Amino acid sequence: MKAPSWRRAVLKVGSALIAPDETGVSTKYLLPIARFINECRERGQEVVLVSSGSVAAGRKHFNFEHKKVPVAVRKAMSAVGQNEMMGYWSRFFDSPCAQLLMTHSDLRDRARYVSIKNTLNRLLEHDILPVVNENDALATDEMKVGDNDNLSAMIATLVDADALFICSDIDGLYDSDPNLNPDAKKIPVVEQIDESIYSLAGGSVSSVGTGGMRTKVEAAEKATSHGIDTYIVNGRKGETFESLLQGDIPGTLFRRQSDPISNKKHWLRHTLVAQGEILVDEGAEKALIENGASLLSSGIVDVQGDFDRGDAVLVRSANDTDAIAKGICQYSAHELMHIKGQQTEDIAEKFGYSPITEVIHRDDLMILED
Ligand SMILES: Nc1ncnc2c1ncn2[C@@H]1O[C@H](COP(=O)(O)OP(=O)(O)O)[C@@H](O)[C@H]1O
Ligand SMILES: N[C@@H](CCC(=O)OP(=O)(O)O)C(=O)O
Repeated sequence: MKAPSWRRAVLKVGSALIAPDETGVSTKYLLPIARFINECRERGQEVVLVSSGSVAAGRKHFNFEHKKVPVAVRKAMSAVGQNEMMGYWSRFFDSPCAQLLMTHSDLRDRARYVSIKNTLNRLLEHDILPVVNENDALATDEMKVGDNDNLSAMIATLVDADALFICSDIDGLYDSDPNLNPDAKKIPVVEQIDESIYSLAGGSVSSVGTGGMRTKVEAAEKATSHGIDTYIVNGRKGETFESLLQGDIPGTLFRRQSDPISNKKHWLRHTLVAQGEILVDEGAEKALIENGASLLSSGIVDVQGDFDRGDAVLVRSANDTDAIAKGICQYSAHELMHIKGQQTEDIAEKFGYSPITEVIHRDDLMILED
């Protein structure tokens, strides 16, 4: 089976490839990766690099045991390691590299999201290799994506990539962790990501990795739902890249979904964090799911949480615990408590002004199927 062709890809490199033996950045696995990127670019394909490894690269400057490192020291490790890592990447390419450090709070703000998108597009247009990482030196836990698998999927959707390559220290997704079970079998292709796939994916057993296979499956789900073929491949093996260049599939391919969701809806579903919940009656639930309607105040039964205008909220049936939709709310929680259950005309009369008709406009609403 041949791999689908691609025009623009995001390639994510895990910490175990950057600093495999804890003595700082090593060229061992990075050189074949850089050669692969160069070859793709010569063929006219565009690549955005998401590089982990700042903490692993900076660790040697601090005298700390693994997993017991205080947060402030991890940040300091990442600040020095990021600089060293960029030095290596820059030396591997004849054309320039550009560093982009960001956090989840940058990606969930629509204006900053668009600004990052524009910067990345301009860099690609000018044949400059963007090298992205989370801004670990500054970010607090609330601001973070937390792992670069999910970050790479967010970047892949942001740049409208058609492929995402996650380069790790393992040959792909197995039916159990091969580091714990020697009889584990590799799964070459995943057509659909569901709970059965998640149940196979364990955490990381390495001292430098974050998230293990679970965050890779999460990333694959995000990317494939946006029409991006996602690969988990072994970046420790030179033959991986030869095989990719020949159009073969050396690891696991998660095939893209045929009906990708729009960029804005993807951002809404996967990037924005819901600040509260709106409970709706059966009529509103039916209108949202079956007719693709906007949410109006008349169908609202209750409001939970404390959110402002423009925040993301979950919409839930008053009779069920599962959310049915996520959307951007045009009213604050406080305002909704006053207008819930009322017809738009009655609100106008009561408050003496004409309110926004839709509480959540259908363009800002994403139905959550499962
Ligand atoms: N089902 C599975 N198939 C393959 N690897 C798995 C599985 N479950 C857990 N893993 C673990 O995930 C690890 C890769 O994730 P991680 O250590 O976070 O690497 P990276 O630094 O590349 O992100 C593997 O080395 C393996 O131990
Ligand atoms: N942003 C962190 C890496 C986070 C991460 O997801 O690491 P990894 O699991 O090795 O891809 C760093 O640069 O150290």
